[in-house]
Amino acid sequence: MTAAAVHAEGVTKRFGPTLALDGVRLTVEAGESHALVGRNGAGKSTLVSVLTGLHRPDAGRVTFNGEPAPAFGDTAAWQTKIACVYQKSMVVPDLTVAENLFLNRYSLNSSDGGRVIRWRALRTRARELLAEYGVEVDPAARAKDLSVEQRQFVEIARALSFGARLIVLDEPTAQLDAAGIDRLFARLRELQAQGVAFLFISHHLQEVYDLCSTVTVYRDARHVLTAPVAGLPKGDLVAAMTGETGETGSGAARRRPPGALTPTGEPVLRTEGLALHGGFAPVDLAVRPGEVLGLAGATASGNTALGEALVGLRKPTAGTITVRGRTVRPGSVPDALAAGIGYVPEDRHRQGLVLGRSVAENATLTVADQLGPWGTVLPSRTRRFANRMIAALDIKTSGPDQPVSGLSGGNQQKVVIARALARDPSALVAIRPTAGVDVKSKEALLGVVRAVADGGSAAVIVSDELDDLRVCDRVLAFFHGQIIAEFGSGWTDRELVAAMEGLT
Ligand SMILES: Nc1ncnc2c1ncn2[C@@H]1O[C@H](COP(=O)(O)OP(=O)(O)OP(=O)(O)O)[C@@H](O)[C@H]1O
Repeated sequence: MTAAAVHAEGVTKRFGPTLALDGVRLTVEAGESHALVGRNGAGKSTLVSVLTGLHRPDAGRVTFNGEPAPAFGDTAAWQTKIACVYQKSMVVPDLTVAENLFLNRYSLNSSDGGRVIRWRALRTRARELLAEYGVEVDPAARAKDLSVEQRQFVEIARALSFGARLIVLDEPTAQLDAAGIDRLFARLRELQAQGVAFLFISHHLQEVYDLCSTVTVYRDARHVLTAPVAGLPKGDLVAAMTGETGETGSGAARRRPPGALTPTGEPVLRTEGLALHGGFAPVDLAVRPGEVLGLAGATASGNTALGEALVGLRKPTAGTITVRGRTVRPGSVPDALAAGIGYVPEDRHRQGLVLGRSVAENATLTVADQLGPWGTVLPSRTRRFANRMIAALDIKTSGPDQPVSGLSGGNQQKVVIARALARDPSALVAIRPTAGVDVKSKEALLGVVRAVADGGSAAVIVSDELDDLRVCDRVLAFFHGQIIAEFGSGWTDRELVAAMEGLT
């Protein structure tokens, strides 16, 4: 028997008062595709940090191929064991693919011991390396010009070139469309056949079933289950994650029966002839009080561009937007906010949060004017508001004063949503709001969007996730900048997916 690619046992890690890992274990066999799942804050990322040598555990033992893990701080040695392809790409955007591949390794390619970089040789080596792992990318291209998919392949090739035979994939499909996911999985299976092992972290349980042979579940910092994926009912997997038994998927987020409630009344949010050159063709939208409208579409279909135009992030080339009859200045985020549009961005890292600030401060960033007289902010009021949001959205935190940087990814996303809700928006626009959020929280967040609409506001969800779209009363499907289909409630997954792929 060959030794496990990685074996960890008794791993404990504390951050101040938070016990992030409590004596957990994990074994990934050589050439295995192993999923690690759990709710937001369960400890997955912390374990990855321990396995990749970024965090020193307080207790526990890690071995790679039966040998003890390298000494803490010996980065070069860790790189030969394991690599993590993060959601946020680690490649340097302004460098070429070749430079990124050999970052900090230039001396390998120089003729005189490391002082002169031989660019041509570097590019040739890069081309060979990419070809070896079947990655079709031009080594001379700038990293920033690559697609998400290409960047991930470059990172995987880089990791393998260090000798690592274990790769951690942290939500690798988050920004890929269906075809991209298929290509990624196909490559991963090929690499697996060559003996490369994968630790796959995802909140998309279907992907776990599609790709992995074994799954490990952590809950509240503890190991609760390791089992073969085949034959494990999805309900049991979710039960292990949540610690609850019984049916999931019920509750506020579920689709309403057809005709249960037809929103009536004057539209809250309206667009007339709204268009963005190169983004989307003219659209007339009318979202009524109580209505959740879905804008479905694959990457670059125009649905995200429209969502961003609604919130002022993009300046439309034609048309108007009104909220309760008030015209919104095109391309102005402050004016959209003032008009009553609440915005939940797709990418919390770029647009969402001030990481060094507390949960309370982040949750109230847009309502500072309501927290005290004359522009002052009263800490007690800020904390009260934050506490309400922490309870309502089930944010896992040690308290309102905890810096957001210490929250797990999914819990950070909840803070972003709290902030959008803080102003009691007339119209809420959420772009892929549940990316990185666990199954249970997903339901809660979508329930919150539903509740905002039920309170008399309008809501728009921009997404390609069927779970997000199921909450909607009406869904418009985009393809190449055009609306190609409209669905009331009662659509089937197959119909909507076909529409998003341009098949009508
Ligand atoms: N640097 C840190 N400082 C303080 N607390 C932290 C830090 N990193 C993680 N934690 C805490 O440790 C716990 C586990 O977090 P971790 O990021 O490992 O969860 P996760 O399972 O990866 O969640 P998600 O699915 O949301 O990414 C959380 O309660 C989190 O708030």
